[in-house]
Amino acid sequence: MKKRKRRIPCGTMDMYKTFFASSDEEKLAELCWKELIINECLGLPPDFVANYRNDRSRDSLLGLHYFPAIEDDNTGKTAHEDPSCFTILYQDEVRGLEVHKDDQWIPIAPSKDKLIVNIGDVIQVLSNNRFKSATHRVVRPREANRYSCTFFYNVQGDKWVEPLPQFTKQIGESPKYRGFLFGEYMQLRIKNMTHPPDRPEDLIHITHYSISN
Ligand SMILES: O=C(O)CCC(=O)C(=O)O
Ligand SMILES: [Fe+2]
Repeated sequence: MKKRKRRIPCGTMDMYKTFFASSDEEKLAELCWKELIINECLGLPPDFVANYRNDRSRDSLLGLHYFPAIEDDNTGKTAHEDPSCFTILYQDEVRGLEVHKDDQWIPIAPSKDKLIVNIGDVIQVLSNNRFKSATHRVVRPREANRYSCTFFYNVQGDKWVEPLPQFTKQIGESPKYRGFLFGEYMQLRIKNMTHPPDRPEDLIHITHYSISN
């Protein structure tokens, strides 16, 4: 059996530094959340996130990924949606990130000075499906080591997540999800990885909380 190269070369650190050098990670997330997502997309008051995440500001998760070049396998990450509010992502020049849209996988070109922001499941639920959690995957090009950083902007585990009145009652729409604790959903998603079900269709997605009208 071929031995897998697992050692992370020193160069990786440069990429992680690039990711963090630009700004304080929490400021970066706040900027996206307040200015970009709330003001421009969701159309909610500018202080919404401060109120929604009232008591804590650092419920985030950082992923540092290394996809080693393996001859017989170029799978990076299979298709999925992030359980977060949103995810800020940086991939190196090797590329590989793809987003699913209109029945097609669209490659996302890497750029040294650009970060990618993916909507996550929490926003999909809060907005009652107005904003779709990005379905994405990683297909690593053959013979290339790939590195990426992901910053998952979450809410605290005991936060109750359900469609907001702005996207339901106030516009005469019925909720498409029942409410749940964010921590409970995270546990189910982690269990997907630690105890994968025999059948892929039994993996837990946000649809676990869907209300069929
Ligand atoms: O490596 C990437 O570009 C994406 C990783 C990812 O989708 C994830 O960690 O959820
Ligand atoms: Fe992801």
